[in-house]
Amino acid sequence: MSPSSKVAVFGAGSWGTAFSIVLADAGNDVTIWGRREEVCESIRERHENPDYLPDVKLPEAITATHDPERAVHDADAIVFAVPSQSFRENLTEWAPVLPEVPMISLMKGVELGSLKRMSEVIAEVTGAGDDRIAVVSGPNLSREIANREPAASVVACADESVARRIQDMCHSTAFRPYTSVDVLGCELGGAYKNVVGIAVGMAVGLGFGDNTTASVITRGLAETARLATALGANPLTLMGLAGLGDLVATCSSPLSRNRTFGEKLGRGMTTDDIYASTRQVAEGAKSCASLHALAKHTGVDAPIAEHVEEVVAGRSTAADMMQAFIDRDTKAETD
Ligand SMILES: NC(=O)C1=CN([C@@H]2O[C@H](COP(=O)(O)OP(=O)(O)OC[C@H]3O[C@@H](n4cnc5c(N)ncnc54)[C@H](OP(=O)(O)O)[C@@H]3O)[C@@H](O)[C@H]2O)C=CC1
Ligand SMILES: O=C(CO)COP(=O)(O)O
Repeated sequence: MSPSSKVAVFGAGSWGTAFSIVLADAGNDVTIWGRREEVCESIRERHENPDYLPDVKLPEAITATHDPERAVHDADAIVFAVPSQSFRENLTEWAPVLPEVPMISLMKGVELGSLKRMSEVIAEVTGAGDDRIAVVSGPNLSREIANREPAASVVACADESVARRIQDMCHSTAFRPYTSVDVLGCELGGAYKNVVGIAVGMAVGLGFGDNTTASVITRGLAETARLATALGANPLTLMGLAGLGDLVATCSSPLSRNRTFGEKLGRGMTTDDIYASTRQVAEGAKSCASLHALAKHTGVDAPIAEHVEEVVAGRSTAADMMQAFIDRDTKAETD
């Protein structure tokens, strides 16, 4: 893809819109598909998306439509940025009009029930080969990206030449993408950091300081790497931008919806109250259960995913979770 491609972005939320800015800054024409016509009209007519990125002026090269067929007209690549748990249903609707071009997932979740990663859902629903399915994942909080603050990320595709073409497509003055062929490692890094972000948020909500959060972050990385490598990921991916990088951004930033979700749990709010307080997705609140199930299925110990699931489900409290982490049987750090 030359840096003047036409790209369809499905999802007019925070990340779909911010990544569209990256694509436009890199010289592409972007058409966003949004599920609400009023959001599309605002993007198209006023170049703004006040529900998700207030005070950000969108480039002229971005337009929007509610019609999936118009969104993909002449598209050289398709990007998906909607919540993971409803993605299969969305994609099933869109599939009949999608052209045979590379499809890029920006989503960071694992499907409940099937325990599939989003690239696997794309493969199942569209029948596309792995040379047409890519992911972009890294420390990319949407508000900072929309402000053009410098950041790096990873474009992963089993076919390295396709990853390189997508890399060219999204390399802007503020956004630096690296390539990888480790789709699984990037996706699990992205999904798991949300769960660890919730655990860290709970520690913050309980009033604990940096020793506690650093301990949870580090054990979170160990847990992520344990599962991902058992499933075939390159361990170095977890040390990179889509692993450690994204984990640090999410767990340190008050902008993170997952960390905020955990903070509210730590302060004693219930999951239902938290859902009622925001329209934005905190993927870890669902993926804690799917990642815990995936770990169990793989025979991997996953205490953070397990305890976060318990607290989110209301069967335990944030304080009980922190105590349970300390009380676990002692062991060697690298076990
Ligand atoms: N925000 C970020 O910083 C980053 C997010 N991501 C990942 O990107 C994905 C999308 O997140 P993000 O954009 O932040 O989410 P937001 O909550 O900001 O936006 C979600 C978007 O999806 C739409 N949507 C919600 N439910 C459905 C549905 N059932 N069917 C179709 N569309 C729906 C929303 O539409 P409506 O407005 O009508 O509700 C909205 O346009 C997630 O997997 C997230 O983990 C990855 C990197 C960074
Ligand atoms: O994935 C993200 C940053 O890379 C966004 O994190 P949150 O979904 O927790 O806001």
